[in-house]
Amino acid sequence: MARYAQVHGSVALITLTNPPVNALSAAVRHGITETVTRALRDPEVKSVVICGENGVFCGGADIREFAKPMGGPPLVPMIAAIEEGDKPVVAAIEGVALGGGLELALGCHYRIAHTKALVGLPEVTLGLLPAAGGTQRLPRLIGIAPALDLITTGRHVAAQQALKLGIVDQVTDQSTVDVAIQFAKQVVGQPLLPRKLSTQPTPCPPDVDILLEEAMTQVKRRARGAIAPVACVMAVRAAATLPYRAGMQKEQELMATLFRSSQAHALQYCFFAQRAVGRWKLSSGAHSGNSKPRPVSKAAVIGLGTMGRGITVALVKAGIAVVAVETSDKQLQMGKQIVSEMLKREAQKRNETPRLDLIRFTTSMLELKDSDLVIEAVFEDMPLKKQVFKELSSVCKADAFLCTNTSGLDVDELAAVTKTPELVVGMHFFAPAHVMKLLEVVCGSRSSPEAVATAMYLGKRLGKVSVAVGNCPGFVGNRMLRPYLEEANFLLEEGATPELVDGALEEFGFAMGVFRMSDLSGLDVGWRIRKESGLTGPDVDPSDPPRRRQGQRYSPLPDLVCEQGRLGQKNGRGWYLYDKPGGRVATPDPKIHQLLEEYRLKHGIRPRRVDRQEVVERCLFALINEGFRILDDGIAAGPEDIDMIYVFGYGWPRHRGGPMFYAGMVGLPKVLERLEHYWQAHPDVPHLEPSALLRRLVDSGSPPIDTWRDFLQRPHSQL
Ligand SMILES: CC(C)(COP(=O)(O)OP(=O)(O)OC[C@H]1O[C@@H](n2cnc3c(N)ncnc32)[C@H](O)[C@@H]1OP(=O)(O)O)[C@@H](O)C(=O)NCCC(=O)NCCSC(=O)C[C@@H](O)CCCCCCCCCCCCC(=O)O
Repeated sequence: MARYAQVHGSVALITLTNPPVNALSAAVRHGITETVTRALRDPEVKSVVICGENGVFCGGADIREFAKPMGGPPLVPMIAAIEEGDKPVVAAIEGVALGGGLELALGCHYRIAHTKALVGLPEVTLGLLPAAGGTQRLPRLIGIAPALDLITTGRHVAAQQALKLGIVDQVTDQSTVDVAIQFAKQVVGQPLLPRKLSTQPTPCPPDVDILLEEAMTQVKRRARGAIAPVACVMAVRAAATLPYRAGMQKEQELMATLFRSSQAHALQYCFFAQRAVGRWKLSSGAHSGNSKPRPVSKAAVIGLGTMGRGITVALVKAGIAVVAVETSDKQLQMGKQIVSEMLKREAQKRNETPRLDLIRFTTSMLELKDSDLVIEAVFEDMPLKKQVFKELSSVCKADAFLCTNTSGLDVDELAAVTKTPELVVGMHFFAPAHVMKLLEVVCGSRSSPEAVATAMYLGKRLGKVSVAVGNCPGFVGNRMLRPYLEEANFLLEEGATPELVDGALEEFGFAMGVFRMSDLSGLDVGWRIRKESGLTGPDVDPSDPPRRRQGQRYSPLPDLVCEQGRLGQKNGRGWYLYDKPGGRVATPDPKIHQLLEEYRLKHGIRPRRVDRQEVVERCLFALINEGFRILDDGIAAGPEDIDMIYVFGYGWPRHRGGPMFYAGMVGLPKVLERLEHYWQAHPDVPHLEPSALLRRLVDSGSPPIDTWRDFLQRPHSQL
């Protein structure tokens, strides 16, 4: 797992060999320990170069090992032995040096990086901290402030910036290993002590205490309950205030707490789940391994509303030419202006020139004739979408993929009006589409493997996490959102306030509670959908009692709020009052409290005290319960798919792993027991009835999440 060679007579070349990223598995650690000892002992060897096979230095500790009992040589003494040696050791960094990989390089006396290399300490994103000396050596090398930034954010740094920061000594666009070998020969005989970071003092500015306090306040605000960033600041504080040995002791203590925490498990689960969802599989047997995407060099977007504009920007940012279509000149000009501004802002952020030349704005559908893939993003209205799809089917080339950005309408119904239903697939983006990482790829019953593969691959090109889902109302994300929203409304009826519900959800870790989120999205969106489905407005069955619709409990509260002209953040009034129309500062509104009181009085509801635990359980367990139904219905392939949809599309706190992972952490018997309890109290709320899959899993002894797929009964899988 580490190859040894003697090159140029006196240089020992040690190559890590553990593809694809040369993670520091037990075998690699063993190999490094052995080869370094050999090099240090061999009198012919005057200096050492450490590099990684296949153009990758090292992706860090082997994350898969964290779930098992740890064996093999530990990293800390292994790195100390390199640093303490009396021969210069040079790290030749190609590809990445991340986490333990960078810590290994920091234990070397010199670092040479390729221009395209990336370095960083991303442990915090896995719920950990750099515990192989990274929190103690990096501040000694580059100072407290930049080290805090890198360690608490986990961000990757490009080679040139690493050079500026002082992380690497030289950047080259030649063969890094060759340059490192020459370098290693030149530095033989130079004093090594100043290059041994553990022996150096940490450069501290006079206001270091204030700096550390500010960093702590900032991470606590940003972290929303995540413990690793807080521990990272504490470890860097130790580098600033304690000698190296005591700092290392602190690093190890903090790591021990993090290592076994549920947050670390959740974040590491997310790391692998994010990669696993790319490996999609359909019930037909088609999967990512046997279905090739077709290249998309020219795309088209129909409709330049909020979604269409974001999608256009996302495509252009990925270097794809776009034909952007609107119905009228006025709409087109407005869309053009906004898209151009968005692209300029995006380009400015990256110091690039905006690629406006990639877009052709037009009102003529005839210009779509050579597009490889079209994304329809018109108003969420089935007759209108059908009309668009009919037209697309006649103007586009015969093999063009026809995609819809619907957030929940029937993809098969749209496919049915085209001549090529096998080329129709859903691409459900999330607003703002050029920013949000999630893409639900909706597989219709007739979508071909090639269409699914192309949409999934296009999502990847756009920098999205693409998740293949089945076709049902609301697909995965929005279908699960419905019980969540309904429970929040029921809690208001029963005695809660919007701020109490939101407070509980934000404390759980959501960036925004359900009512603030609804205000942000616009309350009229749901209102229109409810009107169209006969839940409110003139089509309501007059025999329905006021708080029942279609045989179930229904809360008309959101309709009443809209009827008062409160449409959310955009007009400055929704569930909250805002500083101005479009403003972001939300304050509780006494008028909403009054509305709630009058409503309860009118309907004879005696308000009761609702606590935060009930909010979390009712809203989240209802959502999770729907997740179990989705799994059994074959709308999502596995729990990881649901979890990634919620983490990347709905602000579920990543350190809680996603709703299905969270259910496993809480304990499935507990989730079942609470749902039973609430369902008994509210028998007219079907989404509280525990799902069959949840019961089966509990009956089977609550197996771990990675085996849930074995318990699915899917006679009618939609995937
Ligand atoms: C490296 C990447 C940037 C590459 O990206 P790319 O897009 O090219 O490829 P993929 O991301 O698709 O990856 C390909 C493939 O490789 C797998 N993989 C990647 N990295 C790792 C890894 N580090 N370990 C294992 N596997 C990895 C990936 O899963 C893919 O395979 P798959 O089958 O899933 O498709 C990118 O991959 C990336 O960003 N990787 C992660 C980089 C990272 O986060 N590194 C940090 C790792 S953590 C670390 O290094 C910790 C160290 O600080 C030191 C730790 C010391 C440990 C001591 C433990 C003591 C505990 C004491 C407490 C005991 C208490 C008690 O007693 O209980």
